Amino acid sequence: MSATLIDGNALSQQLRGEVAQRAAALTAKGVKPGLAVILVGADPASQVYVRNKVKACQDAGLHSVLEKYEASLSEAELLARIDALNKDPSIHGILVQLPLPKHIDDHKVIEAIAPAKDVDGFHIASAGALMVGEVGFKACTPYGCMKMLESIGMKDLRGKHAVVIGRSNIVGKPMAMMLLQANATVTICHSGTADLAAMTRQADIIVAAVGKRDVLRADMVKPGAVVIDVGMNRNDEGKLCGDVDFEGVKRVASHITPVPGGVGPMTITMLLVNTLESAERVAG
Ligand SMILES: Nc1nc2c(c(=O)[nH]1)N[C@@H](CN(C=O)c1ccc(C(=O)N[C@@H](CCC(=O)O)C(=O)O)cc1)CN2
Repeated sequence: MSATLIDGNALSQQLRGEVAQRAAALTAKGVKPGLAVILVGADPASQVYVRNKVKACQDAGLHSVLEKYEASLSEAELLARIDALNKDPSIHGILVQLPLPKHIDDHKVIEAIAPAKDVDGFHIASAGALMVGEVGFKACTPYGCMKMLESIGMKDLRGKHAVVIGRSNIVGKPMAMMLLQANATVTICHSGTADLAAMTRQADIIVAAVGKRDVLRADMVKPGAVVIDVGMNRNDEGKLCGDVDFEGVKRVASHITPVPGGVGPMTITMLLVNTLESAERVAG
């Protein structure tokens, strides 16, 4: 038996269509949702991601501005740009592409974004809102994972055990919080976990978000579990792959997300959703 694929491209297409309809309705009322994307430096992967974000905005009828700066941009100059965008009424979302050059403190930069425009959901205010279940922006990658679970009928996760592998501030921790809010019983595993396989074998849902190939293999998965792969790595042939041994795990899991074509496109889709919702909040 082989697991059913959760297709991030197909789900994105559907959700982006819904965003486009809502954006058109809002634009007709005089508020065109606007996203500012800031790229500092010339990291090739980041260049692709920001291009894709701007294109996705255009396709969905959102206004977007791409600001590209040399890697030598100072932290003070970047903070000044964010301050100006915070005050710009045509911009409802501000995104600073990560990673930033080493001389810039990304924590300081994220905290400079007005929480009302923090469509990446990385600000402490957004993380805090998620923690206590208040209105705020959800980090796009885990938000996309939740939508993928929803797409296979897993919205209320009462009685389910979810294991998240990875504890980053932008994926692992918010992922665990979103699963908890959907009523799952949640375990977070990380480099200090004594027996990862013992944990994952108990899971109904496994989210792998470490950034290391083959972190999850078939013998670590309970038959019928749902596996979400957030990883983005290159194999020995230079081919894109996730954190999961896809060929092995797909024989055991009931559902699995591919890389590419899984969580990646959903990250961009949820950015559009957050930007639209930011504009809708402004319009009232
Ligand atoms: N400010 C942010 N920076 C970063 C984020 C983020 O959410 N906000 N996440 C990642 C990169 N990222 C978005 O920015 C991202 C990564 C991958 C994809 C994607 O669609 N991947 C494709 C494959 C693309 C390829 O061929 O290289 C896929 O999985 O199908 C989208 C967004 C770090 N920085």
